Amino acid sequence: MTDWTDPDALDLSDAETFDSLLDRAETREKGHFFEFFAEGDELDHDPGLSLSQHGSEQWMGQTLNHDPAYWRADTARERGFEERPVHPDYLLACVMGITVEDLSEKGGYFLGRDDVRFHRPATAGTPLSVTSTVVDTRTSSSRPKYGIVTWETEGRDRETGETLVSYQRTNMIPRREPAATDGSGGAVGEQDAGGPTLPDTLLTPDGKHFEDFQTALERADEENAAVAYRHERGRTMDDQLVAGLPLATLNTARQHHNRDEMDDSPSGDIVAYGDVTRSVALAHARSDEATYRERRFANERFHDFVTLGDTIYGFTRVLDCDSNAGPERAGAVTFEHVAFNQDQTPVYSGRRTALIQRNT
Ligand SMILES: CC(C)(COP(=O)(O)OP(=O)(O)OC[C@H]1O[C@@H](n2cnc3c(N)ncnc32)[C@H](O)[C@@H]1OP(=O)(O)O)[C@@H](O)C(=O)NCCC(=O)NCCSC(=O)C[C@H](O)C(=O)O
Repeated sequence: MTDWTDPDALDLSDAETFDSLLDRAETREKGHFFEFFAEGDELDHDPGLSLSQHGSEQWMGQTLNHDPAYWRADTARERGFEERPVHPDYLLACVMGITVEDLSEKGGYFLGRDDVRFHRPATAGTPLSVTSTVVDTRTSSSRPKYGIVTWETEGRDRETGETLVSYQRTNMIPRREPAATDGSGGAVGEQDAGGPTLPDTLLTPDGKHFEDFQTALERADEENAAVAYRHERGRTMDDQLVAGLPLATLNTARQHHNRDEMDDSPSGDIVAYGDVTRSVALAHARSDEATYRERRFANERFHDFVTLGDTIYGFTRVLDCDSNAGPERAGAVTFEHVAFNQDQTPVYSGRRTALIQRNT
């Protein structure tokens, strides 16, 4: 007879006894269901992440972001940074990674993000302090097991209190109790409304500089064409990208590292972190431009799942050039970037405004 008061007595060789033990044990939960969130709630996220050079380089190397200003101190200085900064995609992923335990660890999916603003460059060694406010919660009319929550998040330098990056993000979050719906599927979200049909003629800029984008847009205007092109590189999603990079930013979302739990989810498998998919597609685009600074992102949407073995490619449309924004040596270009997989299925899209270096 097992003496259950003896701390050494757990009999793991008997599967039935252990099964029954697990059946009776309560699970100490992590993360929150949809019902936890109420509009106006403020959350302070506690994980103790500091930005690191190693983390930034690992992120950049794996996602093919090779802009030398984030790798070399002399190029960083030439480009007007006081010190070599960490890469903005890494900064954004770290700020969001810290929020996951409180906001989205329970599962569900990252649907989109708006109004991403980079307030100032951040350097390695900066400890982060991150807070979020719930700005909206609603029931999903098409998926009764989920609700849809939007948070506003701000990432700051913990020592100086200065804001580094801010954004609004929206996730599908599992409900503790499924909602009662009429099962009609509900209205299709705004992001699904069909976009413009592009003209037959698509132009590619001749080079990587601001003037190249500006000239291409002027030509497109005269010829009833659009400036839109593909990027050649692709990147296949491996373990390092799918599970390694999110975990390195303390992103505990089960979607990226718990195959067992994800087996019974809409994706049926672990999926790539949205910020990794996005960063790979942006790296493809940046490799075809002379980026000076990242400014902001809007209307970011994750359209479909990216799983292990999928390959991410990039497509870019140039929307606008503003010669007067930014310093003398750069102009602002607004792009629409699309990440798509090997079957040409779009998985991410977003509008990005970046300063692009001039030719002279
Ligand atoms: C998740 C999907 C399978 C859902 O697809 P589908 O069922 O076809 O529905 P919709 O895409 O129309 O969306 C469902 C409801 O959500 C609303 N929605 C969608 N996007 C937004 C948005 N940006 N803002 C607000 N609301 C949005 C729609 O209006 C629908 O509402 P309702 O009609 O009332 O139900 C599919 O979208 C999909 O596969 N997306 C990809 C998801 C993904 O892979 N994301 C990245 C990986 S997960 C991740 O990164 C987690 C991260 O670590 C984290 O913690 O957040």
